[in-house]
Amino acid sequence: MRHLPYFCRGQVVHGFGRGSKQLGIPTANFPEQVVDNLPADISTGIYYGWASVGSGDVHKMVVSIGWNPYYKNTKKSVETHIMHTFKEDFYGEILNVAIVGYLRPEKNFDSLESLISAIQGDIEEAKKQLDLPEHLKIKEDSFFQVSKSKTMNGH
Ligand SMILES: Cc1cc2nc3c(=O)[nH]c(=O)nc-3n(C[C@H](O)[C@H](O)[C@H](O)COP(=O)(O)O)c2cc1C
Ligand SMILES: Nc1ncnc2c1ncn2[C@@H]1O[C@H](COP(=O)(O)OP(=O)(O)O)[C@@H](O)[C@H]1O
Ligand SMILES: [Mg+2]
Repeated sequence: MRHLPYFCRGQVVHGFGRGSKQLGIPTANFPEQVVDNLPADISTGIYYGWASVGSGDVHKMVVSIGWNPYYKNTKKSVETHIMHTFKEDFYGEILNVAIVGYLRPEKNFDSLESLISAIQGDIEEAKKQLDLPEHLKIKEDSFFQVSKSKTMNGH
């Protein structure tokens, strides 16, 4: 994909509260401006990459871009699940994201269980992919070191 890696940051906003409550997989949602500023040819789907909160450590992540067909959302969302256990929620903080690779298109599922196991499969696949040297090097990108008050691709 022409636009990868794609770097962006934005303040974490509230979604529908389904990620952690229904799925056991919290997703930090980006505000509308970040969603609207994605390059038009980044297709919807599930991606993997790196993420940090504020000036914190960089962790592996998976990100879902689209309309969540299982829930039939009418607004496009960009939601990041970080493979790290945080002590508390971080609504309102700046989430820094490097989208590195594509996994699959968004799908509908006939049960919540199948959605959850698909997401767990994505997480395992992302962990493996991100250990490749070409992906590991993006973790060290200066994007994650610069002042975290700066915004990119959406203010
Ligand atoms: C790795 C990953 C893959 C996902 N794949 C799908 C999918 O294929 N279809 C779908 O409807 N939603 C998918 N989702 C989105 C979940 O439905 C969504 O995160 C959940 O509805 C939480 O929404 P909320 O943040 O508004 O609470 C995925 C989320 C993640 C993190
Ligand atoms: N590992 C994590 N990855 C993403 N968000 C997390 C994580 N741990 C805690 N959170 C918190 O959980 C929130 C997302 O939970 P979620 O159920 O998806 O609610 P919402 O619908 O408001 O996005 C994030 O905004 C963040 O504050
Ligand atoms: Mg969420």
